[in-house]
Amino acid sequence: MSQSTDLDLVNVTKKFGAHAAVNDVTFSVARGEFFSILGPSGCGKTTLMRMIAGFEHPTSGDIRIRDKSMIGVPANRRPVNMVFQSLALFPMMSVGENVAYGLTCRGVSRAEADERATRMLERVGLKGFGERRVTALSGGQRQRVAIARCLVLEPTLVLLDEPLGALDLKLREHMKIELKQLQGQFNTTFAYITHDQSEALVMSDRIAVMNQGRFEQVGSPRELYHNPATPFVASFVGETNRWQGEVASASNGAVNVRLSSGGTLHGHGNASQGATLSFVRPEAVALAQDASVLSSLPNRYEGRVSAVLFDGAASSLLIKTPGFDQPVRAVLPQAGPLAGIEVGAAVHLGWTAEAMKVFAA
Ligand SMILES: Nc1ncnc2c1ncn2[C@@H]1O[C@H](COP(=O)(O)OP(=O)(O)OP(=O)(O)O)[C@@H](O)[C@H]1O
Repeated sequence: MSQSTDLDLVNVTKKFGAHAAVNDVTFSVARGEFFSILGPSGCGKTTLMRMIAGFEHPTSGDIRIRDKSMIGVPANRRPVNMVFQSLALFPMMSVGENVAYGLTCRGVSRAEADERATRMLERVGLKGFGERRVTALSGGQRQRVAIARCLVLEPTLVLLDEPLGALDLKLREHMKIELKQLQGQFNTTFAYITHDQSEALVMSDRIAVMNQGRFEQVGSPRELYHNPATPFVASFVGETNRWQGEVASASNGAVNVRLSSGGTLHGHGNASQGATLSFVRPEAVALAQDASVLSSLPNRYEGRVSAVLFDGAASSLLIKTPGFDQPVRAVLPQAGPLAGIEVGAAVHLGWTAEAMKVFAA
């Protein structure tokens, strides 16, 4: 626990009966950091967040904010504010009243609360919206009101529980960028929970990947994406190919894998014997019309395109490849002769050993 952390959880466990919803979780969030907790439904994210906010109490462990234990401190005495998916704005109040409400509850005079609310609305790009009803705002504007209402109280820590979950896809994409920019501008510490890996990757300084009550890995988006520590992280963060197989031979981290469907693969990882899971990102799969282009790659195959999944810059190909029970997914080239490749076309494919992570299954 250093002076520059805003939040420290130390061996926090929460049991409901015999079930540990949160199981021995330890982490620190630095001042000004955007920290996300990413995991599938039911992994314990909300329970963790509710304990930080003070709505739920740990069975064991400590929660510290700016080095002060929060055990026994009621929710309304914690320097924490929460933004919920539902936003929980007051529909009968104007935008300005919504933002000023928390301040007047704390005994700030009406005039000062109004002035601070007005300034805060300007900072979140809602200048002149103070008199409007919240029901007369777009989804994105409501989102910003919820953030303004939270930030006006100058909390040490802002907790966000899937705040973009109710927005449509286009607006969610936009709000990701906007939230990240707001957080940077206010330099407030954000702890954000989501099951959406793209949200976490785009916005976070660091991400904790949570599974069945535990943290599997904590790292920057790049670390998690390029160096996943577990098969769960490799599968959950980003698109990936995944094949089951067995170690054929291994030495010094280099692993040769035999797939149950016959193919042989060369990768890197901690597996030394027995069953394996192998992962390769679609963008690491090199494609060529001519096999000689790929001759330097240890993993080289020939396959046939079984599907073109067109999605602009995120387009991909599924390539049915002898020896693999699942088609190989590769990024559709954006230019060159393969950009127009169609279903049924033959193609050569390959990847480096470094691009393939092999885990013991
Ligand atoms: N009050 C409770 N009593 C009993 N079990 C609970 C309670 N709250 C949560 N759980 C259980 O604890 C586990 C974690 O739940 P939690 O809501 O924290 O997950 P989550 O990751 O936030 O999921 P979601 O994304 O679906 O909200 C689940 O198995 C859930 O059923």
